[in-house]
Amino acid sequence: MSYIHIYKGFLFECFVFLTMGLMIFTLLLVLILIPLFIFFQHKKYNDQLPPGSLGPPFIGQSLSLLKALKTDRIEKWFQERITNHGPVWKASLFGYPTVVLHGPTANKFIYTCDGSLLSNTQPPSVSKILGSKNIMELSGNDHKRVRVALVSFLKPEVLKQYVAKVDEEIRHHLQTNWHGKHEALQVQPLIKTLTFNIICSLLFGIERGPRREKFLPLFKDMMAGLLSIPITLPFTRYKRAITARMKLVPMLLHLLHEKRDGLMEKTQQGNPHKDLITSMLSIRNDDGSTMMSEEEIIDSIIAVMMAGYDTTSVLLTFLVRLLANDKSIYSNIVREQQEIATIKASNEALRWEDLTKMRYTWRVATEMMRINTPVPLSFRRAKQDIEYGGFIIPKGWQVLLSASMTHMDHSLFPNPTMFDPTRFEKHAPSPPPFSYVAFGGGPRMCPGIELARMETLAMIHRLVTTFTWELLEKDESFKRVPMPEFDQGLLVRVKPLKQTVLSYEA
Ligand code: HEM
Repeated sequence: MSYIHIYKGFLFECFVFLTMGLMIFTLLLVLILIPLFIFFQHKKYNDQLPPGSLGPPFIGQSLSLLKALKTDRIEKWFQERITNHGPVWKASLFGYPTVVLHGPTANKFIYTCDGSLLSNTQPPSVSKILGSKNIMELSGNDHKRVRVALVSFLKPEVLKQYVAKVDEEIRHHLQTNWHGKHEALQVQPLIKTLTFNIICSLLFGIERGPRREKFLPLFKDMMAGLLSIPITLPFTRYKRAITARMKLVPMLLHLLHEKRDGLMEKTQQGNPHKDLITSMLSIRNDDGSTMMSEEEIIDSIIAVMMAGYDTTSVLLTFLVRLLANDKSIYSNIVREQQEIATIKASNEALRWEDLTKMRYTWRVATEMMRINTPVPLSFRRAKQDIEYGGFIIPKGWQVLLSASMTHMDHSLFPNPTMFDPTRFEKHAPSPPPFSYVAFGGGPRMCPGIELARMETLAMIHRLVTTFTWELLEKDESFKRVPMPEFDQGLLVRVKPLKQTVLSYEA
């Protein structure tokens, strides 16, 4: 062994020693500083902080909340703390001291609060994947501007013209992936692919073919990264998500430039509502300049894909399970859908007017989202000290509401664990505003409701008029990670009712 090698070995050991020393020093500093910080905060706010404990430094109650999410016991987790502390309490979650609020009044406060009091800032790890200019990250006038552009495409008057297109995607999907399959089907991954395809076709104008195939694995990697521990080491899920974003952005930019060129060529006769990207490119300021920058468009369409992909597929997967388990709801839905099917030709596409007749089916979906809320938690950040309910929420703290906890409050929804779609009948007594918050509320309320409704109703229509199905595992369980994932993807066996219904004009 040469002196050079010994010298290198010595340098390496010094490096390891110094690095470890630095890590231990940082850990000690954190362990000392955090309790000191908490002590001074309590002193500063003269014990006006809400009751509850921040728990061990850094970790706080994050692990126990994650465990409750995983085992689908989130309402119990919140209920225990509400019983101990009341509707306003503090905890430490995901690295931040947090004030948790419960009830419709609190929901209204959080959802409608002025952006100068509460911001929607996401953790830096999330905005690195979604992009810093995505709609969920923006506030004030920037948020309003991007939201106007988004809603101008997602409003019913525009979506109406796309019902047949969504229906065609669904029929193609069922024909290719469900029809004539004798083996067990995994419903959840199939429906995820379907919702991805619908969003690609409708919002990005990317039709079936190799281009769409290239997008899917990149989006999947990004989605998985959003829900992972943000460590940027090779082979971590988070690193894969960042790499996927780096590959996806140039592809989306290319798509955006194609659409911009297409728009310039056909300025006069082009349809500005052809797809979301074209719609965003078409919105102009008074001086003729585009209202949104390229970066805002790219980041927003990535965020829209993420927001619309898992949520609708979770709802549809739970509906497939419900219809296999509850014969009475199943036959009511079949009756409603058959009435619509019988007055249409066998290969005729669904229209907006057909969807408006599916009232019972939508009440079932609404009740499903009350019991299995796709977005169970909403976080905000205090931009200044806020007084709420006799307590102080200090600047910089997180504020959390749980929609699923509100949905399980028996004072708002009597007998809350019972699945009862009649709660949403026209003449049923309605709970106070901000009690049903599956789609949020206020200026950040989900702009995708109409699209989610359209996808859900059209898919249920095609499913119950084409197949019957049975669950292969009656009690297949699921984990929330944080979106619900069935252990085996919800295994079913399907039988076609008749052959002709899925045919469509290609
Ligand atoms: C069953 C389906 C869906 C559910 C339950 C759902 C639920 C929600 C909720 C609760 C929020 C508000 C979160 C908060 O305030 O913290 C939200 C926001 C959002 N959703 Fe949905 N969503 C669904 C489908 C969709 C679809 C299909 C799209 C896309 C077209 C979409 C796009 C968005 C966007 C862009 C936001 C952010 C809005 C903003 O910050 O202004 N969602 N969604």
